[in-house]
Amino acid sequence: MQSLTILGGGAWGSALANLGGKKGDRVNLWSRSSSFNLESVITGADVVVSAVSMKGVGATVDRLLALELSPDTIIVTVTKGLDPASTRTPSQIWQNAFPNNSIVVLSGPNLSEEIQQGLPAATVAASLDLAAAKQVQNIYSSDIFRVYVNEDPLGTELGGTLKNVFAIAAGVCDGLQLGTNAKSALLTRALPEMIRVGVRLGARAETFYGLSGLGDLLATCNSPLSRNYRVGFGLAEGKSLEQILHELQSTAEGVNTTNVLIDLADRREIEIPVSRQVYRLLNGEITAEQAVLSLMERTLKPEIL
Ligand SMILES: NC(=O)c1ccc[n+]([C@@H]2O[C@H](COP(=O)([O-])OP(=O)(O)OC[C@H]3O[C@@H](n4cnc5c(N)ncnc54)[C@H](O)[C@@H]3O)[C@@H](O)[C@H]2O)c1
Ligand SMILES: O=P(O)(O)OC[C@H](O)CO
Repeated sequence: MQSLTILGGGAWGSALANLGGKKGDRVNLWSRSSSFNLESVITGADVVVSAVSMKGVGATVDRLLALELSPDTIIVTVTKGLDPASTRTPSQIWQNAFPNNSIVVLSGPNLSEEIQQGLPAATVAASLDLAAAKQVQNIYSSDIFRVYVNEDPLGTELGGTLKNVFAIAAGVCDGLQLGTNAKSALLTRALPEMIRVGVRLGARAETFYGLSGLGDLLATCNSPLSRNYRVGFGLAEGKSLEQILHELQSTAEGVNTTNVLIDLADRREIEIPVSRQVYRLLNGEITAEQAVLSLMERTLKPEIL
């Protein structure tokens, strides 16, 4: 029996606590509002899963740094975001803070509401330490959750993070009722845009064709269960971003990710036409209709994949 501690009691942290208990492992779910202290569930934990939103990663890392985390404890990160100050991914932040611990990224097409209903899903546990990824694979695999492993944590993490930007665009596409052809074109062009960014940041291109890239892109861009999709849909309906986020009462990481991505792409001169229109829309520079027109009227070019 292993001891598993989940940090963050939101939608995904709660689902991961349920999934983690399926094999009889001891599971502790800790959140800021927990009555017990963090130290009591960190001491002796085999695996600590960080399931906080991007804005909570820094504070969570600091909390753990103040405790004596064993170097044998595997840290799993499931956050799909980018740090606005450093543009770093959550796994990079965790690895920097805990250089002696194995860091595993768990990411895939995993809408928490479906998983809480017991519907089948698959995901990826990725780490530079393959043994640690396999340990997480064994803990989480069940008859409703199939876990694959790979050795590209950055690519796995960036797939889950970048697809949120395109989920906003997909919500716009459906909200404006642009049709199946347009949606197909959008998702197909999104993938090379994700790969372009990922490869420049050091990820492997092929990782983006897997569950954590294309898989999560398809799930999130086609489901009203996705909060990022709902942001785009609401914008197409003419709602303000403030109103949409107020109604969501939950995390839509794509908003922050879009802003950080633009900053990163500007500095590194990466071409990200779809993300740029999402950025302009989110920041009130253009309407949803103008965003579509800007993409349709771009300079004609070969189809570069
Ligand atoms: N919900 C899903 O379907 C899903 C699936 C896969 C990955 N994710 C990712 O997991 C992360 C969490 O998503 P969620 O759906 O659980 O969001 P949520 O809004 O339901 O919960 C966010 C959690 O983060 C915690 N948090 C925020 N700031 C904190 C801080 N300063 N200190 C401690 N805790 C803090 C909150 O208390 C809450 O428990 C996001 O990055 C999301 O992209 C979500
Ligand atoms: O609700 P979203 O848009 O944060 O999407 C949840 C997951 O990332 C889907 O894999």
